[in-house]
Amino acid sequence: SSSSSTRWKARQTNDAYAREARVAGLKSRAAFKLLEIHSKYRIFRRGDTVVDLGFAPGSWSQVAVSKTNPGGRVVGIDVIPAQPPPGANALQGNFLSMEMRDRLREFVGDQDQGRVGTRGGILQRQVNDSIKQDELTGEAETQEEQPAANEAAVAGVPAEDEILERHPDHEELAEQVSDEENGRVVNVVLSDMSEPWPLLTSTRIKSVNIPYLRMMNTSGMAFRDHAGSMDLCMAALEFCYTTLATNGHFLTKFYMGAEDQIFEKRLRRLFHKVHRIKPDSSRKESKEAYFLALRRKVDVSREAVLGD
Ligand SMILES: C[S@@+](CC[C@H](N)C(=O)[O-])C[C@H]1O[C@@H](n2cnc3c(N)ncnc32)[C@H](O)[C@@H]1O
Repeated sequence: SSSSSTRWKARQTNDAYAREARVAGLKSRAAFKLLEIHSKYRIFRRGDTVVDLGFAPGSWSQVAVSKTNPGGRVVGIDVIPAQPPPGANALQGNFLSMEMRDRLREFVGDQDQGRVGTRGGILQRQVNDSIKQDELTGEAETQEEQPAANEAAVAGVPAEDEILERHPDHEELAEQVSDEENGRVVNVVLSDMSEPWPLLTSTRIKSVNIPYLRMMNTSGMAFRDHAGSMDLCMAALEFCYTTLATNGHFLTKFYMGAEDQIFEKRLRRLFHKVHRIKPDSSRKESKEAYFLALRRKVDVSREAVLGD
């Protein structure tokens, strides 16, 4: 049928993205979604602090490192154990737990923690007492030995040479002070989190798993994906409310469904501009899309953004 041939073509396009990702030295084709979005909206600047929620296997972090260095820092979190790419740091845990979010807030709250390739090329990294060394799987140590690795974090991804150094004016300096005093130290929050599919790891009972997996790919599971994704989005928005600096940005994946407009309204209260994005590199047939929320406002109450 024509729809199956459309699907076939879409898959071919996606395969081309996968090939291109391998050629560019990126960990997965997911990177192209982010590169596409960045080339249009310029979400990263040098020196930015970026938090990458659900970072594994790490291609978004790779892009973030390449776009924010020198002087930037990238901190990822994932529920599965995964090594962050060079120049990035990682915590392992479930972001839905408030305790984990607090740990992450604490980590980014210390401006020197996890930062590599500062302007003088000096590494500054201190591990806070409350976060044990073994929970940080960051590659900062390797960076210290090989400072040149910063520039080459993502082979094939052009450096951000065209972006000029910024000189903040008085108003911006005042904003910066107020942001830092209030723990708003993150410039960009990324979330590519999606609900893990629980039975994927068990291959024991094939007769149960195969129909189950088939069902996962039908619209019958769309509600489950959507509801789970709204929970993840809300947790990410709560994190944005407490940690994003004035004019910071938030990019989040979501699965389309009944509640996404309510979530979009919350975003509109906290950010000046909100876009709904379906990147070319995302599978056409999926219900997956992204919200890009630009320029965080500060004079908004927590209740207005996160309340019922
Ligand atoms: C689509 S992948 C992310 C791909 C990544 N952006 C990249 O470019 O490599 C989604 C990730 O979100 C993680 N994840 C899902 N729910 C999570 C949660 N509650 N807390 C932390 N990580 C979560 C999954 O373990 C998975 O690794």
